[in-house]
Amino acid sequence: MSTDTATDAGAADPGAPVLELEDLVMHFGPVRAVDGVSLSIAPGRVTALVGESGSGKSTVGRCVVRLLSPTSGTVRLGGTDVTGLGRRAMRPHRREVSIVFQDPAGSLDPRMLVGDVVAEPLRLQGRGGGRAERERRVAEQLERVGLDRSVAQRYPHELSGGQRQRVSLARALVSEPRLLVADEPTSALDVSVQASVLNLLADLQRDIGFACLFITHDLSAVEYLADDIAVLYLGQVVETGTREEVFARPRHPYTQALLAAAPVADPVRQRERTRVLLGDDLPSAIDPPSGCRFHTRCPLAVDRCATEEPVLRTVGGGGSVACHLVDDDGSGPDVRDATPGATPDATTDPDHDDRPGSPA
Ligand SMILES: Nc1ncnc2c1ncn2[C@@H]1O[C@H](COP(=O)(O)OP(=O)(O)OP(=O)(O)O)[C@@H](O)[C@H]1O
Repeated sequence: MSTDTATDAGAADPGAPVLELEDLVMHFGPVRAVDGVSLSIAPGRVTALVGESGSGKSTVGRCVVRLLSPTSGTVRLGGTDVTGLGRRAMRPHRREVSIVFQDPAGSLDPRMLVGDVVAEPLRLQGRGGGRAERERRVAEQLERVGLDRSVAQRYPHELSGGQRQRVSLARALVSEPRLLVADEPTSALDVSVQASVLNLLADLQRDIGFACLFITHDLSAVEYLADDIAVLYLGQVVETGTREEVFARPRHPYTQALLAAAPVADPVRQRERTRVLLGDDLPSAIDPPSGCRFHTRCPLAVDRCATEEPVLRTVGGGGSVACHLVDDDGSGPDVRDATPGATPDATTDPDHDDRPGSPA
């Protein structure tokens, strides 16, 4: 790891959280995609942002890297508020945070040689020295992500999906960011290569030590990679905690429902399982339900849930939860006990295993 990573990029305090979101709001016209998200990631930690499709995960990620300008709220990188910064003022902070997208085919410029794709962040940041130095760094990056350095002379379309995603990772990490936003980095890939790319991401994270906002709906990947978990429902965080806490003792009925589906690797079957517990699809983000946004699908909802919005509060045993049914000591009901047929039968389910999160 380079020693100059945090010092000359404008990061005020290396001990400060790498990322802090405070009451982040992102509305697209009437669509309330993100509606008051607060979370923080300490240096070197991996926080998984989980939730169904449409819950706002990608929108949060895009606000963090400033591809989107939030409607309101604050984005702080390394203690510095970057929310209102324009293009130029943002430049010194650019190298602190990178993003890898779901679809490497769409995110790599097809007209550029791979070597130029990987070197581009250095060039844009006015770094990387002369041509020879840049080429050296590119070769080093390519090898780091398990590619031959000769790949620098090829075009993205000449590579497989897995190789392209490795190139995306090389590009994202070439500027040695303190934070990587990984937005469903494996879900567009062939199932056969998903595990190897995920392993690579985990190895790089461990070796280099960057913090990561890991956006995913794949709970087995969360278990493998994440230190902490934030659960998003209709644009709001409903539960946070360490991976161990959340998998062993999910507090929010929505988290419990997600975890009931966890041992299933196939996302289609995972959705089916979730549906046993939750019924319909996510309600519209244009007109979210009153009170607790989850009450329309919650098997445990009581009258109060329809009228009074629960606040996200710290509960006993660590973590935080936004649910009226959870006591301050963290105890509360579990939808998995209340809904017969919600959990898979270990004897008939070939995907069943004994990982934490599997409702054995
Ligand atoms: N540019 C946009 N214009 C209008 N609505 C948008 C835009 N981007 C996202 N949305 C809406 O915002 C909500 C959140 O979308 P987002 O993509 O952030 O969710 P997600 O949890 O990442 O889902 P997925 O896993 O499907 O990407 C959705 O209702 C989506 O339709």
